[in-house]
Amino acid sequence: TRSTRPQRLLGAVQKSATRGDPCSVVNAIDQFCRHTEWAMNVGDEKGCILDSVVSEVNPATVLELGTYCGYSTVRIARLLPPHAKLITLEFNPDFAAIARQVIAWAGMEEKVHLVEGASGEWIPKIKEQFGVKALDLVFLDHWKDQYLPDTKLIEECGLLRKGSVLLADNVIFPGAPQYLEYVRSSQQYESQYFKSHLEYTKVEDGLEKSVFLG
Ligand SMILES: O=C(NCCCCCn1ccc2cnccc21)c1cc(-c2ccc(F)cc2)cc(O)c1O
Ligand SMILES: [Mg+2]
Repeated sequence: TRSTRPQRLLGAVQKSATRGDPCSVVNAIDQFCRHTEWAMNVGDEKGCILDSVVSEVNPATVLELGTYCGYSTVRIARLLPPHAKLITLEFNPDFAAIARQVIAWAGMEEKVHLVEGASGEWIPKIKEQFGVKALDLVFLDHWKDQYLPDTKLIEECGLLRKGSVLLADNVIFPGAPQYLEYVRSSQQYESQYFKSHLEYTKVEDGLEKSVFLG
């Protein structure tokens, strides 16, 4: 039977990237998605904005909602200090299986906990399961209509501290209008829009960075 897009993306990584070299994994995926087959990774242009936010926050604990094939997981993990922890949540077991292999190829397994399940079920478990006191950075890249309810759940679970940063992908395309309205109007957040483009295209998209004020 025909392979899936994530399987073909993994093949491109195994063919073109060097084991243990996360930058080569990121570059192999970008090359594949730009020249062979589009896929919904955050991509190189928005990825540079992601890199700058990760470097600025220098997080000890990161939560990523939406692993897909692990592109942004590797992108973030490669910038984390040795004992930092990235918890990434993926709903689709087929995507999770590919992401585990991409993360392993990049040599990032030590820094990454990939959890298979739904955000609504898992966010309340993070503190006890992972001994997490607070999340320094949350990267939202899952179902766009889940960004707002999950942000409220993260708040209710006491997972944010003064200075915690939420970074949301696709706030323009596919779009997360209710989420944008919330973080931009709330007194509890200082929000900033980073204009960019939908991965590997000329379509406008961007990332919204929101600092929790406590
Ligand atoms: O849909 C997107 N991502 C979400 C995929 C599903 C996430 C499911 N999921 C994962 C963890 C998790 C935990 N709990 C519940 C559900 C959960 C997405 C789409 C596009 C896109 C697509 C077509 C097009 F023509 C243009 C753009 C571009 C992006 O960058 C995207 O991110
Ligand atoms: Mg996205």
